Amino acid sequence: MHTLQVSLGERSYPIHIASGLLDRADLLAPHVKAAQAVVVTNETVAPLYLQRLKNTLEKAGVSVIPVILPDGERFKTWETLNLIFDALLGAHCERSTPLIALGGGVIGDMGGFAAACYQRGMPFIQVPTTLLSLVDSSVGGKTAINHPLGKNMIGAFYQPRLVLADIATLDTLPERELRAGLAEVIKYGLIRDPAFLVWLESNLEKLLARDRESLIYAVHRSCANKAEVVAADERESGERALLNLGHTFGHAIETGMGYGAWLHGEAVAAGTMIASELSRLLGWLTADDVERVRRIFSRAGLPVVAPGLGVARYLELMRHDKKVQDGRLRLVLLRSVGQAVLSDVAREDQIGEAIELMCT
Ligand SMILES: NC(=O)c1ccc[n+]([C@@H]2O[C@H](COP(=O)([O-])OP(=O)(O)OC[C@H]3O[C@@H](n4cnc5c(N)ncnc54)[C@H](O)[C@@H]3O)[C@@H](O)[C@H]2O)c1
Ligand SMILES: O=C(O)C(=O)C[C@@H](O)[C@H](O)[C@H](O)COP(=O)(O)O
Ligand SMILES: [Zn+2]
Repeated sequence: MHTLQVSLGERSYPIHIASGLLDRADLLAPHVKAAQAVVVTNETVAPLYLQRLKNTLEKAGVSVIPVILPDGERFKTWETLNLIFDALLGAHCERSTPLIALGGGVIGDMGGFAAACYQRGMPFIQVPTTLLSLVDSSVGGKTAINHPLGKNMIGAFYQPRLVLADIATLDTLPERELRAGLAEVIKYGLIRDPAFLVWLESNLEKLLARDRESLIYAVHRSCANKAEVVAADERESGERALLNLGHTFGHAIETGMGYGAWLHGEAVAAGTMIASELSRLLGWLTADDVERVRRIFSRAGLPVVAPGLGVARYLELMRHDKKVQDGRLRLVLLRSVGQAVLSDVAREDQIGEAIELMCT
């Protein structure tokens, strides 16, 4: 087993990474100091992994209150959040009752937001089961729901007490979801870890074939990158914004196309292509660099062309981005492949040109 630490003073927490962790009562028990725990999951994940987690918790003397939500990005809403609150109140959960999110990023983001809000904060544990949630969303404490006008618009920073990353859950993950998770893995290489990008270029086929050791390495290195960034800038006043590469365009795609039409990772891949093209227009990347970015996403089976929403619509959606400051767009761009920057230097006509060049 590999263990990383997210260093945030008294709110520091471990990320355990290995196969078979769902059965490890010894790892869960120290963080579940209560007679009951809530497990928030969804209709797809529950039949696969809820019973196993329940058995493990029961072994540790903890009884489980399951909350099973409808599955999908389109349910990352106020209405679904309220279903969690209804269940917590219905079961007389206390402030000290731990809430465990078992599932992908949608469950983690909503479970975490519910944990942050219920009685102003209950202990929260992440048990991610998609590649995307293993490498990104379970770490760092961003929790949120969507609004019809923008992604993750209502939320809170709320750190988990533990991340239990059981790689074996990837055995049942659909192919398209595995590929979507790779978008965030590739992101770490592009923004701050060029050696990891080179490793990914050599090992992508092994990851797609779900080679266990390669997956563990990719999850570990991704989480190590994220943990370092989050420890340095928990609330995104600087460096953390770099984790948003491709997201200003990507979130516009997700909102503009209707939540769920494009997977988050797919939208991030296409959004990163626009950001790369814009970086080229600014003279920072060469055409060969952009081709290198295109090639890795394309080999991962991710979209490298964005949907043609029209430049005006992209810009309208992008104005809701959380990095907007004094009404000005700030975008994560690439100074070079492996080094991202947050910048407001791009003019609107250049942004529009990059969108047009990268859209269908
Ligand atoms: N908080 C953060 O830092 C952060 C980071 C990245 C993404 N996100 C958010 O995460 C969400 C995307 O997460 P995601 O890609 O995990 O999508 P998801 O949560 O929708 O899960 C993808 C699909 O896989 C299913 N699934 C989950 N685990 C499975 C398993 N082991 N076997 C079979 N099926 C399984 C789910 O039911 C769902 O249908 C987006 O809402 C995005 O905004 C948040
Ligand atoms: O953890 C972060 O910080 C990220 O930006 C990670 C992103 O991959 C993730 O999609 C995040 O939810 C986006 O955050 P937002 O603040 O743009 O909603
Ligand atoms: Zn993301």
